[in-house]
Amino acid sequence: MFFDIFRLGLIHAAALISVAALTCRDQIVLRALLVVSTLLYILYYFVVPEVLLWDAIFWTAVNLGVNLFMMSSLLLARTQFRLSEDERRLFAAFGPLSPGEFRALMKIATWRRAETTQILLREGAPVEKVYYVLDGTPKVTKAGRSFPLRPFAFIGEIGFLRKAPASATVTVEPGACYVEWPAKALQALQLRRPLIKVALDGLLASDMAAKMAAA
Ligand SMILES: Nc1ncnc2c1ncn2[C@@H]1O[C@@H]2COP(=O)(O)O[C@H]2[C@H]1O
Repeated sequence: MFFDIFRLGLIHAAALISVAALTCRDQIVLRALLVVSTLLYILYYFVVPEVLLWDAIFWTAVNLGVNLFMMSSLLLARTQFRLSEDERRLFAAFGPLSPGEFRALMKIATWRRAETTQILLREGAPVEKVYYVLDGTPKVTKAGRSFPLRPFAFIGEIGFLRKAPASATVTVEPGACYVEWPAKALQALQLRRPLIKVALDGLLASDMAAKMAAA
């Protein structure tokens, strides 16, 4: 009797768990629930039908394998997150980005420490790179007027967002630490990873708001 109820309940439990999984936002929880549901389906295929449904068992097992693989790479991405001191400061400044998104941004970034005065952008020239200055005081020169900027600021974000030439010339002094991204690679990454675009748009917007507030 109990075994019969258990057998008949299996498919409903499996289906309910997979429906519950679809309501989860967290990928790990969602996938973990799908693993449980898939295991229940496999158990169902073994204990309920009179004839073993090998095709169904095979594809459910494939489903389980792919899900387990994706889950372990997600877990790896969340746990194996070793950062240098400078990367840690940048990650803290890029609050809304997940570790995986931050790593994707770092893959196309180059870290620089200025040894001489560096011109990052020239007024009126195309914005081919976007910068984020961590240490040092960038100097902005616009229509003959110069003013310093606080560190922890993007440089070139206006031209990048508007696809327009640089609105000012920006230099950094020796010792400045900054990160640079080729604008084209950044655009391509945003196309591939829409969530990175959303997070980056938010970062650029709050950076511009901070600059306006300080002006
Ligand atoms: N008034 C301003 N205040 C702060 N930063 C500025 C100002 N004008 C220009 N910049 C920065 O200088 C950069 C020049 O290139 P962009 O116009 O792409 O982006 C600009 C900003 O990053």
